[in-house]
Amino acid sequence: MSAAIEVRGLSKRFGTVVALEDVGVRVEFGRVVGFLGPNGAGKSTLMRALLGLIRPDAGEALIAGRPYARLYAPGTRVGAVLDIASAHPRMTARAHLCTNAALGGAARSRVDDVLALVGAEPYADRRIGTFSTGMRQRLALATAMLGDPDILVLDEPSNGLDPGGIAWLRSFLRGFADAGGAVLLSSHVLHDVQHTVDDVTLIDRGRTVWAGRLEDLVTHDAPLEDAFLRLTQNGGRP
Ligand SMILES: Nc1ncnc2c1ncn2[C@@H]1O[C@H](COP(=O)(O)OP(=O)(O)OP(=O)(O)O)[C@@H](O)[C@H]1O
Repeated sequence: MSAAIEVRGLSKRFGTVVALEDVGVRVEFGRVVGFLGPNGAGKSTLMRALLGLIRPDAGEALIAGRPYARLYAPGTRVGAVLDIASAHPRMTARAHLCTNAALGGAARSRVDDVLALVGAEPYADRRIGTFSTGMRQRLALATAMLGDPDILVLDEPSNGLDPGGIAWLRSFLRGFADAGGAVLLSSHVLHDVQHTVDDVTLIDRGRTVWAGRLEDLVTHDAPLEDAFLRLTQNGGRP
């Protein structure tokens, strides 16, 4: 069986900026992979290439063995949270979800399911323009889950979530993977990542600096943050 996500040899330049140079990442079903790196390391660029939003200069990015553009009913295979600002501010959360359900071919009944799933029912009928960052994150995740996908690609999904929201997201992702799903997750909240992921791919300035199982990177007396600071240039500091 194909891996849920398989990225090999991905390279991408923007003008003179090398965003990615020969980067790979693999996510098996049943696993949560932390895709980590300092600001500007190339994480969002790889995720965007994986979802067919930008064209890489070299390499391939496959979801369940196919490029995103060749997936049949992609919303039922992969859900993504990339840009939480993309929803229309004058729409209510419910209207946004109904529109996305119709566009993606999901049943209307999924709207109530995903609102309940992310705990967004109390503000389902409010305009998105009035939402806090955490409310937007929950709505973005609800949108990603509309098609009931078995693969999730999440760019900093805990950004703006309160402690209860972060704990909820952690257990949601664990349950999702334990039920056979696959998650590629970027985050800067390393103590949370350490309790969420099975595997880590760490990149710095567009290049892979470490990839493998979390337990091979982190020990009891050396948390993930220590490994991150040791392996990345200046530990991400300017
Ligand atoms: N559309 C673009 N045009 C020009 N440069 C870009 C573009 N998108 C990304 N870059 C550059 O590519 C590099 C990688 O950016 P990217 O957003 O992938 O990093 P990131 O790891 O997601 O960072 P962060 O943790 O800050 O979100 C950066 O130098 C960024 O400025």
